[in-house]
Amino acid sequence: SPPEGSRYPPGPEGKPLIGNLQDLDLTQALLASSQEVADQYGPVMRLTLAGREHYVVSTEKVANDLLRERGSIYSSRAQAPASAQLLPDNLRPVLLPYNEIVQQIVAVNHNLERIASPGAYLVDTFPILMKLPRFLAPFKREIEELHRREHSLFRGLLEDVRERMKDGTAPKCWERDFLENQSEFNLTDDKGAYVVGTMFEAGSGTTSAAMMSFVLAMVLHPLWFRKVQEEVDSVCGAERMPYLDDVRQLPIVRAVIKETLRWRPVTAGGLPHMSTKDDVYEGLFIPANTVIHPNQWAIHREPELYPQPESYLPERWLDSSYRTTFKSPLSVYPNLHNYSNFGFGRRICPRQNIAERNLYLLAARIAWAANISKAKDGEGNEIDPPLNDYTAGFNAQPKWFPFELQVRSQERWAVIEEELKRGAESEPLK
Ligand code: HEM
Repeated sequence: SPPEGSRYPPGPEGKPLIGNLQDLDLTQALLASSQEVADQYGPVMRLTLAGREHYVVSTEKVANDLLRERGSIYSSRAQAPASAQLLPDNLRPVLLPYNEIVQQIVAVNHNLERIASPGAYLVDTFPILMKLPRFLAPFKREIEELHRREHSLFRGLLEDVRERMKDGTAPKCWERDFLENQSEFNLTDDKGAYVVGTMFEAGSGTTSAAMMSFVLAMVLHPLWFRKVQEEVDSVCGAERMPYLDDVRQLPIVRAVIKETLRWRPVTAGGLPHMSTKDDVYEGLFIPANTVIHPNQWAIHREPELYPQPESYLPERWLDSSYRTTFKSPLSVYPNLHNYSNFGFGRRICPRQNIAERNLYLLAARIAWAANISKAKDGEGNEIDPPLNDYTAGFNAQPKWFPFELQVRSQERWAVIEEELKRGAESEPLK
């Protein structure tokens, strides 16, 4: 119980045994309810789920104060049996507690990935179910089969590069880097295969979710898409595609991406950290082993930081009248550094630079190559895509919606084909 002078944060009353299981929309990862949660309970809300403390943090300040400033005790991960133990057989780095192994892994490449949706398996809420024998626990058989598949995928990739290293055809890549320095990293083949293999899980789902939200934003805000096109055209012309070197000169592209991530954060319910020691923060008691959910949906809607939070306003990053968000010079800002979108403290996304560059380049190239607009129905009426019909799970992305995508000219099409050919022939990391 709380030490003298401290108290538990407020939260909804739970039920015996299951606690607040019914209050937390597990599959939606708080997406739908997060703002109401913040309004009703303030910056820290307490839930208990089957005996475990879960605190939902809804302001950037509290998230940074705890997860970054007190990172020494808020950098672990809850060990959900289904997703952390059964599926990866304790090999998946993103789910490991903060300890030596994680530090070794961070040394290899800082890669990792997203985990399965919270609550997808009852055993994650009631770990006691792990004690059931296999024949009574269909979830064990199901997840073990998934583990076999992902293990053989990741090991297959590693072995493929190992073989190609023998005849000197392995390209420069993370697998090769791992194999060349394996003894230094002190990781087994399996661990190395997971470190590298999970990298593309972490990078692909998140990036594609962000890009789908970008397309949605551009369909809904055609004026901004036109501004992006004008900016890209003024820098690159019609003869060549945008490259990374152009990004400095593309503040509108950067602002549109940053606002997309603010408006529709990819990890809307946040990737939870777990505390490892009792703590008191501003009079609130936070026992060891509390799971802290940074509620990014709410964090990105704090009206003091983001006036008119529901509106899609890239100008808040470009116009000096937006005092809480604008920064100059525009050759550097806006950018995605120190942005809560990528998490907090020691577990912050270690590859945010890759993510950032990918997103700018993808947005600039889509705008350079194509026109995006609302789709039309059989009678020629424009179809409005839903504003907020998003998938469940950690990576929030819009569900399928119709839109038009048309190449801007034959000249640009020819450049795309040329780039495609060059890309297929060249080494990706050169
Ligand atoms: C739009 C793109 C991306 C977003 C929004 C994103 C977001 C995040 C977030 C919120 C976390 C959790 C941070 C925390 O616990 O505080 C995270 C962790 C991680 N991300 Fe990213 N990420 C993106 C792209 C990538 C890419 C491209 C890679 C790799 C190539 C990557 C690799 C990782 C890894 C390895 C972790 C786990 C770090 C750890 O647990 O210590 N991410 N990311």
